[in-house]
Amino acid sequence: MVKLAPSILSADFARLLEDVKKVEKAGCEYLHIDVMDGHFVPNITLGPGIVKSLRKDVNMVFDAHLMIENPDKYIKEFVDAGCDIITVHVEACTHLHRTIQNIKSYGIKAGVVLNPATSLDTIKYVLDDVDMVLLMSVNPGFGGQSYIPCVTEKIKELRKMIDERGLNVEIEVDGGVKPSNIKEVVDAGADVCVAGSAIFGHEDIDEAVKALRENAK
Ligand SMILES: O=C(CO)[C@@H](O)[C@H](O)COP(=O)(O)O
Ligand SMILES: [Co+2]
Repeated sequence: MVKLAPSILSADFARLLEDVKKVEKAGCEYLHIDVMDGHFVPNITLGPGIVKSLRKDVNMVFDAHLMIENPDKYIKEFVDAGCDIITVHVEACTHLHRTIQNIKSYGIKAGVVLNPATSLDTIKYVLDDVDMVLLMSVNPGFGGQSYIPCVTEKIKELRKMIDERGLNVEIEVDGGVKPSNIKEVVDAGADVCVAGSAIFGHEDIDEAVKALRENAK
């Protein structure tokens, strides 16, 4: 069964814990935490302080998606805040292998993220070292954008690369995932689907999660 990772970018920040408790109660496995610095992407969101506060009351897997320049500078802070998985953009890392080792040195899971236009060739030599590959299906920076259709083929290619090497690497897909396209994403090979507006954009979060789960089958 596909894992769901609600993106808190689309939650009500004034009622953040309340919203997060709703997705936890609805059975969502990961909490997707979009960290933006206003440099790597044209938007600013949240830092480790908020993650640390949520950690006290939430038992989901904390999946931090760092959309920041120079991520090495902040990895320890996000680890100390309680993240279970940290993913970094290949486009933001000059020494990608070193950054992956840095994350793993804290005993948590490490992942790499690829923008829609970034080739899978860029992760050929680090695939054996990561726990997750996050494929962006929108250009990063904002929630509520439309899924870019050519990413489906990219998911299939990545699934093939992982299976051919016999690796235990999760594929996460992020951006524009809705009940109308989640089956296409899962059938292509995704293990984890991020959903921001498709979950937090709804009055009834239980119903929104149910719709994603039912349409994924
Ligand atoms: O990382 C990002 C955007 O940069 C995502 O995690 C979005 O926040 C997902 O939101 P939806 O596209 O599902 O509304
Ligand atoms: Co994200």
